[in-house]
Amino acid sequence: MAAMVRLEGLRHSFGSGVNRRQVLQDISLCVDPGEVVLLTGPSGCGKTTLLTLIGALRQVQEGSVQVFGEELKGASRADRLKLRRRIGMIIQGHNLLRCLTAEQNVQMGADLLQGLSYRARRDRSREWLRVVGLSDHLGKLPHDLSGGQKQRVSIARALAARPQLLLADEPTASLDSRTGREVVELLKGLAKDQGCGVLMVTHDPRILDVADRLVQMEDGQLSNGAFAIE
Ligand SMILES: Nc1ncnc2c1ncn2[C@@H]1O[C@H](COP(=O)(O)OP(=O)(O)OP(=O)(O)O)[C@@H](O)[C@H]1O
Repeated sequence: MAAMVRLEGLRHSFGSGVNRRQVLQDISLCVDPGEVVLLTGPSGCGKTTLLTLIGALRQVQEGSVQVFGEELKGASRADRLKLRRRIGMIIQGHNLLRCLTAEQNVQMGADLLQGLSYRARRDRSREWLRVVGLSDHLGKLPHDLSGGQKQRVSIARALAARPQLLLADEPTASLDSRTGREVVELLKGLAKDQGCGVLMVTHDPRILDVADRLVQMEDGQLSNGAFAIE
């Protein structure tokens, strides 16, 4: 089975000259189709940087990042854009468009699907908003939603695009424990039913049991403590 994500000898730094700081050092990691991998580690150790590199949001500086078998190092902007259409990202700060309603934000995800009518894409958006418990908030702007509700809109938007790979940065951060549990069960279902690979950064000890594999990061390195959940 080909890995969805394959990282080898990945390094990344920010800044230049005396201000240059290496934040990822020699990272190697695979995520298989249908696998849920949880990435934990102290604040500032490089988890978000790693997710954004896999999500083709940053240029790879050193080492290899393969997603769906395609090498991202040296990939053109157009190729990275094409790849991003197959990747769902739930990022911190929600990244919702402020002038669009919850429904319209989710529809942006559904719009990435080819061959669906407007009505089918709208129904799909509404269905995902229902799944995340926001049926009563379709017409609200992000400004009128709580942090947890915005998080759920962002999750619905990522899932509406039927991603083959899902990268989630602290998806349960602003959710109560019940909603947080529902959301991770949803992501796990996506992995198991659709063979989607899921890589999730989390500090939330309540959700560690959904992982097929836990990976720990410290100071830009994956520790040998990466282990499989029985
Ligand atoms: N654009 C940037 N320019 C300079 N330094 C950056 C940039 N982005 C991140 N960093 C630094 O890189 C290091 C790793 O940051 P990153 O956000 O990847 O960590 P993290 O493990 O996700 O942290 P947290 O759990 O707090 O979100 C931090 O020291 C951060 O300050």
